Amino acid sequence: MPPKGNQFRSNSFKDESKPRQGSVKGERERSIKPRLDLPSFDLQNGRLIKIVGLFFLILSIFFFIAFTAYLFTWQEDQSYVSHANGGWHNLFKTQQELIDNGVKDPIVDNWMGKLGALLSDQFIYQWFGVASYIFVGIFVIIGYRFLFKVRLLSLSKTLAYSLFCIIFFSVAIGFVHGMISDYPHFLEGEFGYWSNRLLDAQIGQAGTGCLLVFAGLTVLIIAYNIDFKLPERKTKGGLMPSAMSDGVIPEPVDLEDEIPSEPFEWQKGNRARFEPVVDKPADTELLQQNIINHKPVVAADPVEVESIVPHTASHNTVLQNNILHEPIILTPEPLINDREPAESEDQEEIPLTLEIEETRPQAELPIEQETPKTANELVEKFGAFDPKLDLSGYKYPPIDLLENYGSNKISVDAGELEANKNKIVETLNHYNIEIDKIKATIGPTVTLYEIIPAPGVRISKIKNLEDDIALSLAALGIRIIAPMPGKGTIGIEVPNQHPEMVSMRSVLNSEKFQNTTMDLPIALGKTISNEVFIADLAKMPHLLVAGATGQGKSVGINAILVSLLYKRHPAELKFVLVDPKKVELTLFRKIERHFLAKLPDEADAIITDTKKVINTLNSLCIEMDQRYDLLKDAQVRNLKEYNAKFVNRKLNPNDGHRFLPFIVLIVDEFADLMMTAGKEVETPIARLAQLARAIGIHLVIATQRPSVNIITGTIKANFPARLAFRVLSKIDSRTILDSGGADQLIGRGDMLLAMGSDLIRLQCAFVDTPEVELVSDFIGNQRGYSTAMLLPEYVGEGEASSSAKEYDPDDRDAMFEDAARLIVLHQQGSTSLIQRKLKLGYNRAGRIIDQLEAAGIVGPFEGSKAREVLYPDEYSLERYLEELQKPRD
Ligand SMILES: Nc1ncnc2c1ncn2[C@@H]1O[C@H](COP(=O)(O)OP(=O)(O)OP(=O)(O)O)[C@@H](O)[C@H]1O
Repeated sequence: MPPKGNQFRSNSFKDESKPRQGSVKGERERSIKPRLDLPSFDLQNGRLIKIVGLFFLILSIFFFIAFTAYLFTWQEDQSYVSHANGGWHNLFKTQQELIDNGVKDPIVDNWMGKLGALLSDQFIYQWFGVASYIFVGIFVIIGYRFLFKVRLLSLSKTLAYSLFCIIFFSVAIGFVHGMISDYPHFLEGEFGYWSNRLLDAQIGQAGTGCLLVFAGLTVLIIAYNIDFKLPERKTKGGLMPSAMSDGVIPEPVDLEDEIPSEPFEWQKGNRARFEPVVDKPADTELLQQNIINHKPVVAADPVEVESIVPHTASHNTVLQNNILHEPIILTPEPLINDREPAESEDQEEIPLTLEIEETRPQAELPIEQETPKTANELVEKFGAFDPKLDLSGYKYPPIDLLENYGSNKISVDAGELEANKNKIVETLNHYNIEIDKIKATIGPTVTLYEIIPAPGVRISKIKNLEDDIALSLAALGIRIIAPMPGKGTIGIEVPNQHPEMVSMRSVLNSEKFQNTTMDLPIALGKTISNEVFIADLAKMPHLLVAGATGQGKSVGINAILVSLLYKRHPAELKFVLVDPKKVELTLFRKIERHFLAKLPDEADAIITDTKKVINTLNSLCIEMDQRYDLLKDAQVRNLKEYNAKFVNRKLNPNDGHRFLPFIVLIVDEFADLMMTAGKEVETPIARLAQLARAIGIHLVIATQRPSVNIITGTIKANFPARLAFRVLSKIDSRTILDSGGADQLIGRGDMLLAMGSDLIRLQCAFVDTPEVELVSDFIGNQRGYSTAMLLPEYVGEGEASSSAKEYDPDDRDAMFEDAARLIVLHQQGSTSLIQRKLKLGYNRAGRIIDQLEAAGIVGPFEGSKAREVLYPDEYSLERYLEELQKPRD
């Protein structure tokens, strides 16, 4: 984490991280008077760096011209630059002096004069030959970086590779040139020439050639990990590059710097005036000037911070580290595609068995030993199971698909800040409320003023002044938090006159998001102190989103979806999208074959029809029950443990075990569903919300109308995490958050997140529709699965009764009797039981259970519960089966 700090604060107020120095009072008084400074040579504030940058750029131009001129004029300049005639000593000698010293024809034709001629001779002839041009490139990169603060290439890598290239090319050119000439030449320089001479004497010419090839290829391997696969040997499906196990995006990206804004304070000074708490005279002066000039003060400018605040040395190191985020290189690992285990085993075993049976039957023992039995042996033999192998070439969307809105800096007018502070203090004074200290933290949309009231002031008194303060500040959306939980202060949130947009790009590109280890990280936006806020949906474990129309709800849902798409592989995550409004989530249709789940036989993966929503929700309940069965079977408690066991090949896919991806159900307009389907929707949602957390099904439910008949007690009780955008009334705010506040938000993505007892104000990250479209296009255009993930089939009540056909002995499945015995033995009428124990597909097991129902062995379908078994023991069942077999009259 970069140390907190921002320019506004460091320019103006106290830096808490440092001890106060000297007499603050004296400095403060001095700072009150605006000073007319004469221009001074101030090399701080990044000026020196800019000058150094400019110097390097000019130097690169100088070198380039001098080097190029040298290629044409080296012969003419020879007598001037030659060592024998003085070399560098000639730089400050006049032509006459040189002639007097016996130098013949001491003219200089180089376009960059004497210095150009001497430098070129030094670099090109005496040192590295034409490879010296690489120095020009190095100077450009350094200069560009310092001057424009744009990183063309990583500095340390550039230097390392450049030095290698200079030496390598000088020696390599010398090697080639040495074959036709026996004198040093400016092509390779004296370094290249003499190195070859030396190597030639030690390892011979062929040895030098081998050494050069080795050095060149070694660097190529280090830099690009080039592969030396023979073209005709194709890798099998199983031998794919291993995907990242922790879900880290394997794209090298430049991380954005996240600079949280820090509070700055005013303290009660002389004559009861509130003065900024400062510790440096320069800070105070700057503040005063800013205030007088009403200059906008930039709160989070990484560049300015660099040069002003001494402690930012470490800060910049952190940023630099971020920037130098190394690309992660995927190396091929011999992982076997789990879809083809039989094939790979066959390939190894069949020829061996044949050989043994015919010639050495007694050799069976070693063969048996070779057959992997335990999970460890399987893992040793095939490697851990990798669910991502099916789409091993899948590329995570790059960050460039997203736009950068705004400047990512917070600019608040110092005048606005001071005026707001004064108005707050005045209003409180007006009601005889004394305060000791006031502190401001600037966020993207609001500034939080924290006040410490004088001892004895009743908090409720301040709380009641909400409207009065709003009136005095003439602003909407003032929120008073009294007291601030865990802080011992009272917070007053005042909207900024110029709110800053938080772009999704800046949030996803932050170090926090890139390095997160959360299972389902959702980047919601930035907090009031300008810190990136990321929550783990897997821990929430469900999220209720509410907000009046047009306040940023859809953008919020898109932000959730996009953050998950940037962090998870299609094998690890599936979405079930419910969009009764029919237009909000259509953009995600393109990722159907990668990230969506749907009912079998359903044409569209995005569900817009209420009836289908009910079926899907019940189907998710069935999936939940099946997952619980699998977990029980595997003797684990949650999805993570289950998947870990499966990946380590401790669970047999033939017993119905499979890798379980997270499923996130997103309902964009819940009110609409509740209006049309009521209990039919509420019951499965409540069931899922109660039980689904352990098996990786998470719900995000959004509504425009946060009224009590939509967000019922049952729903509310099961959604501990709630996100409120601006709502229209306090009652709505209470319904969603159990407290007021959402009615005082300012809209446009301003939101409150309630998690347990915490209430956090956030500015939602903004992601526009074209960006979402680009992201889904990028994913959709890649190779996907053959279809969306299929959820278990669900037959609705009406459909079930209509399908309660007559029992037809001729149409009976071959496994009918086995299934009947199994069900009676377990006294559990469940399709998944038949599926697992008899190793049947879901559809066939479903058909059998329908036949068992028709034959009167199990009862009718009961939603997500198992059917009733109508025969109490095997004896009665056998008798009944015999009856059934008797030919009918
Ligand atoms: N995080 C944000 N930052 C800046 N502006 C935003 C943000 N979120 C929303 N807005 C602005 O508010 C407008 C409405 O947002 P959005 O469509 O998400 O509202 P909504 O609550 O979903 O409305 P509806 O319920 O009618 O669909 C957007 O077009 C955008 O201009």
